[in-house]
Amino acid sequence: MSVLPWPALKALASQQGSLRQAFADDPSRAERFKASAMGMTLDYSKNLINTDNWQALQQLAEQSQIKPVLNAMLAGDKINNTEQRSVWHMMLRKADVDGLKLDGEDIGAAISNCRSRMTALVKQLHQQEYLGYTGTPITDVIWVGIGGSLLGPQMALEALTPYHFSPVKLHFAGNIDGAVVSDIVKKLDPATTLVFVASKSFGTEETKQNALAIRQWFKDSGADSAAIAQHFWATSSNVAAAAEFGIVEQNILPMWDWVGGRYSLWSAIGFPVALIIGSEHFSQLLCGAEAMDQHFIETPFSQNIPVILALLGIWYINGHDCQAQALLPYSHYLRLLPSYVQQLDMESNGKSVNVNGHALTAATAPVIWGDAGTNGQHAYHQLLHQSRLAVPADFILPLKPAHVLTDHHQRLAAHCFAQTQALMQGKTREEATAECLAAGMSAEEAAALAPHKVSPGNKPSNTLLLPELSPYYLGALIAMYEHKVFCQGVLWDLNSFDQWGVELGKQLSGPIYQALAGAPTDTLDSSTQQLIAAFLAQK
Ligand SMILES: O=P(O)(O)OC[C@H]1O[C@](O)(CO)[C@@H](O)[C@@H]1O
Repeated sequence: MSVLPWPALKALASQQGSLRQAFADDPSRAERFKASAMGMTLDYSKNLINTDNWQALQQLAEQSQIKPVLNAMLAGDKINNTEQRSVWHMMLRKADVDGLKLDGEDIGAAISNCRSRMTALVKQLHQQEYLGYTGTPITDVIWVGIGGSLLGPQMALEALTPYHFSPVKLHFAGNIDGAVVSDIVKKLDPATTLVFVASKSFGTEETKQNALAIRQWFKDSGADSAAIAQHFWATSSNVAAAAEFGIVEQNILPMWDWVGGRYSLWSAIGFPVALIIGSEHFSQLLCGAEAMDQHFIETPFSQNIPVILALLGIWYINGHDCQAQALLPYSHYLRLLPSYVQQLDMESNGKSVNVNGHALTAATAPVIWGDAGTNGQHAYHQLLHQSRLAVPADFILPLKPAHVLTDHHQRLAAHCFAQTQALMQGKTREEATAECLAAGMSAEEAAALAPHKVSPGNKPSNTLLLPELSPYYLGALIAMYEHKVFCQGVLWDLNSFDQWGVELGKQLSGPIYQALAGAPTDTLDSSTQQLIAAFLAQK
């Protein structure tokens, strides 16, 4: 049961003073509200907190179920209660999996075996020893998947661009928009293309449709079923469905029901990452995530980065009614991180009933959005600075650049820090007026312009500094957000590991698909009928 007294949290939030004043009054504020782990630093001093309310929030965490539920998760209890599943994605990044057992099954051996098979396949492809049906080496891999079966490798590969070295090229096919597959196959030759169908359920329409289209492309080029079997791989927990599709068993890498799609980057879903940056670097990604797991499991809550982030999120969502959360990586390579965390956070905690199915009275997951800095500064930061909305923001900066343009990096960092400073301190009417007068305006002109230049300040932000954007720190960063989401799910008393809400749209699309092929529409609402009629009219 949730221990959070929501009205008390709101009452506490309403007593908040000015952040600018808090910094002026306390020179040690930055030091007091700082946490570090593995060389990463979280400066959370520019948040709407003071000693008293932060202590109250800490107490909430201490009295919450975070520890017991974490222990239950680690013990393999079926904390995903609506699907009766354990939640063991953390085991996938353990360096030492020897003896790991779940429900009597040797999970350690299964994980090791999967890792060895991934490494062997990566090696074969790198050394151009994997030959296609005409005897020529594979040059391209198409990764077919969607949601958790695609976002992780796609984001990680963007993030780790400087580590790319594979001779094999990779192409992601996710969206059911036919443009995606059409554009990919246009550039490729089936004889040198390997296809990976990544679907935990092997029942996702988008993935099946794209895989079928690619299989047809093979057939059209003259490939027979033996040739197709040689070119198709899968990663799935539904081996029967993958086999029925025509994928031979030795080409199926396992997925387990104890890994949720959005937590699966650490499994064979990470294969594209291993392929493009190499198995060693993929291991480093796992290593960084495992180090963050240790930090999360062992560190007292007052210094525990995921717990701190979770509490701040709760503070804004439930105390201050802020439903949005910006994620602003000051790193071009991390530009897909907001989309990745969108699924992680919003699919996990976007719920309105608790673990027992009772209605929740408090708002839950934030609406996550964002993009790479500094691009956003020339787009939506105006709203962050001056609108009436308060949008807490996470600023993320890798300290060491992955390029030699050091002056660029210094300017990027300056903008990152300046944004957090501007959000925090704002600009007063007096400062704005003085600025106008200093620019040579008359008193009258200054009085007219000054109100437009005022920024209220008091807008909260976190700044997370990574030593560098390496596989290790990327792993740690992703695991950090996973654990933040976990803690918030526990604090809201909901199941972060199911996603029943996405089912309704899937169910309804079946009959509509039939209607778009001419089936009667009279049982549908008038808006949907009208949309279908418009579609049929252009056919
Ligand atoms: O790997 P699968 O089973 O194809 O599922 C893909 C995605 O679809 C969802 O079930 C719902 O959109 C996600 O949770 C999941 O990551």
